[in-house]
Amino acid sequence: MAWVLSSLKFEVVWCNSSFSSCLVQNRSSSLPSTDHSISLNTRSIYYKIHPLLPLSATTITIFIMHKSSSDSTLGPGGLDLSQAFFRPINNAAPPSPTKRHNKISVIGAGNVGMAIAQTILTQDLTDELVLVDTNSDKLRGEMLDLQHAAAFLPRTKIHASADSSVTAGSDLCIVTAGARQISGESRLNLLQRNLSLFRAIIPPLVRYSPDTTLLIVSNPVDVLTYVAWKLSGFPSNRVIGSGTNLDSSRFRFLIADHLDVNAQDVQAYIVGEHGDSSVALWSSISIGGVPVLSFLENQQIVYEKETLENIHKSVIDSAYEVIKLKGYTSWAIGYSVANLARSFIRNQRKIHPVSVLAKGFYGIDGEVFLSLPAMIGRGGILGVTNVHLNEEETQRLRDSAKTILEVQTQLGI
Ligand SMILES: NC(=O)C1=CN([C@@H]2O[C@H](COP(=O)(O)OP(=O)(O)OC[C@H]3O[C@@H](n4cnc5c(N)ncnc54)[C@H](O)[C@@H]3O)[C@@H](O)[C@H]2O)C=CC1
Ligand SMILES: CC(=O)C(=O)O
Repeated sequence: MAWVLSSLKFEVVWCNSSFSSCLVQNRSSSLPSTDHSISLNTRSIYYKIHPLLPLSATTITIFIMHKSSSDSTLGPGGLDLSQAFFRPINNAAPPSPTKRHNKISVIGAGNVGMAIAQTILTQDLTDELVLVDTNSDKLRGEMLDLQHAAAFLPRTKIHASADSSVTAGSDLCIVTAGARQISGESRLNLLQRNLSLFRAIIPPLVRYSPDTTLLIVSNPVDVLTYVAWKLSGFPSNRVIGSGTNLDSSRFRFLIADHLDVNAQDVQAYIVGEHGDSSVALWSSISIGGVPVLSFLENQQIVYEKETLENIHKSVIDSAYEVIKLKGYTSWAIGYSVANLARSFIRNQRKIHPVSVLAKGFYGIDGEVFLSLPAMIGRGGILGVTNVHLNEEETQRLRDSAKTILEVQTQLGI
């Protein structure tokens, strides 16, 4: 498989105000058949310009090292088969500059990163999917394995590299890299190991994609979301932790199972820490629009508080149980994070319990990230829902904030 250095001349036709996305017109007579950044279907292409390129010039030259992931794309003597196979349409107009080209990067191609990547692919959420990991062999293996499913998936350009420059121009960077719990270990225990990784991971992501939104998954997710916020210097709406989106799905599953209804008809939130101090919001649970606790009380149906506590305890124990049985959790977090990515990329304005900067909400006054039901769209966190918490829930939420803050103060960030 040969590496080829090509120089391509492009004329800049249009750029957005931050120069993170530009429409450029190809001026070369032939294009290489594959590369890592350029779509080759037409002679006018979108190219996410590297922030360091000389953008003042109206003509730019891009040097690219390109190689084919399969040997068959280059014809004899470097003939561009894709150009030969299709006859170009006369006077074709370039694509509309208002059309968006989405790029999502997943940092960490372990169990969690790959579950997220494959769910994103099957749900057709992005034009480009980038994987980054320090384990180059595993990374290339994972990339090829996904690329080989191309005939069964929506078309997505998949790249992988140990070098984070491959993430340049990402709309969303999902960070899953890091140590995971062994059986019985708490998430907070992972902090020191994952903190040093974050110091290496976050600054290059920010440098290569200054307009990106960071979605943190690595544990302990609330503290590491705070760390990512501090290291990135981003506004807090562009730093999100996957938080209790997963716990809330586990909660909804258990309630739905208990009552034999569809989990999608159960509206129920777990808030606070993604971990042992999480808080179940029983007072606002509804099923098919019926508020559960007030319905039971109005009908004078007796329920035991212990039953509710046991369901919440099962939510907290879920990860420990799965880790004890299979060593790690992956599928549910994969769907959970892909669901968040969909709300972001497709500007769904959907409400998810995710880790946000909680200062000022429910009497929390420290700089702490924890989960609250929040609206997610293209601008990241668009707002926090004004859910009513009863006194006990409010107190538990403040206690959860205190638990996270105590860990955070040891960081010295
Ligand atoms: N927030 C949540 O709800 C959940 C969070 N997690 C967390 O996700 C993290 C990953 O878990 P798994 O995927 O099971 O672990 P894993 O061990 O399978 O994968 C971690 C990957 O990170 C890579 N990595 C290490 N340093 C890196 C660096 N500097 N740059 C890029 N990649 C690097 C490793 O090579 C490895 O492939 C853990 O912290 C785990 O606790 C897991 C499940 C749910
Ligand atoms: C590992 C983890 O955080 C979870 O599955 O909830």
